[in-house]
Amino acid sequence: MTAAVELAGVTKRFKLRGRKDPLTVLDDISLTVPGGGSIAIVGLSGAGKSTLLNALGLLERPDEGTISLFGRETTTLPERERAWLRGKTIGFVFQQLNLLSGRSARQQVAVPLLYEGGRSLRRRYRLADEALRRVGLGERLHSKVSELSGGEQQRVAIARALIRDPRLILADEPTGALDPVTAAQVMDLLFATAREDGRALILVTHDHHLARRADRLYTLDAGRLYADQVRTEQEIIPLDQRLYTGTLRELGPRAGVDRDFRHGGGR
Ligand SMILES: Nc1ncnc2c1ncn2[C@@H]1O[C@H](COP(=O)(O)OP(=O)(O)OP(=O)(O)O)[C@@H](O)[C@H]1O
Repeated sequence: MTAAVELAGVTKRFKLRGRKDPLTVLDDISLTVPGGGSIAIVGLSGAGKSTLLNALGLLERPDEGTISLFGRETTTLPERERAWLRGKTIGFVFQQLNLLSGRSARQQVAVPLLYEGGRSLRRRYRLADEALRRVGLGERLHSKVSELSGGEQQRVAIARALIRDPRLILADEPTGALDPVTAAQVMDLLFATAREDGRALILVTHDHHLARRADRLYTLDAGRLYADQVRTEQEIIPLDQRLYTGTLRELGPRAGVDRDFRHGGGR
């Protein structure tokens, strides 16, 4: 079966002012996410998480390597085709919500449908209303963004990301502004959506409890992606003994990374 997402040898460098050598932000990253799957990526600030999401979202081209989405290699496509594929395939839930404060929730959520054409305004609003109900905002269809709380605005952004039925959802701290109960409901929705029809969810978060809900966990550290090996170990070694095994001691702790998420170097 074709993978939803397949990265091979993805490398991204940035030129820094006043520095001769470029900074390697993504370093030879390979990754496969099967259809219906979800992965979470954790990592310290500056590890390259946003850069990786931007590459996956076809917002930036890598310097080396390939990125295939649902069997289609994207790095060599002309910009116009990348933009078309992005709009058709990817739903973004990013930290910056980019909502227009003068518009109502319904108008915001309907915006991505404008670029598709072919639907009447009534039908667009009907879909927007449905998406808003799914994130628990059925009572606030006509509220302006400026009248909504931070968490409600975040849910508007999620409804907008889902309205075109994206096959790939890229989420960066999607529940950062939500209380635990609403956060759990929103994540239920995102994970359930990912499981439908071979879609996929890639989640970047600092919240390790949330990260644990994904099928697989990766840590990005200085541009390199490490598969979570603790999970595999958990199956073999009881929790209370894990810290005493030679393998894990060899791996060593990583500053700032939750103990349960220590990982090995296998990529
Ligand atoms: N356009 C750019 N030009 C130069 N350097 C950049 C550029 N974009 C990102 N970087 C650098 O790349 C590194 C990784 O940045 P990135 O935003 O991907 O990290 P991150 O893991 O998302 O961090 P955070 O959790 O703080 O958002 C940082 O050192 C950053 O300064």
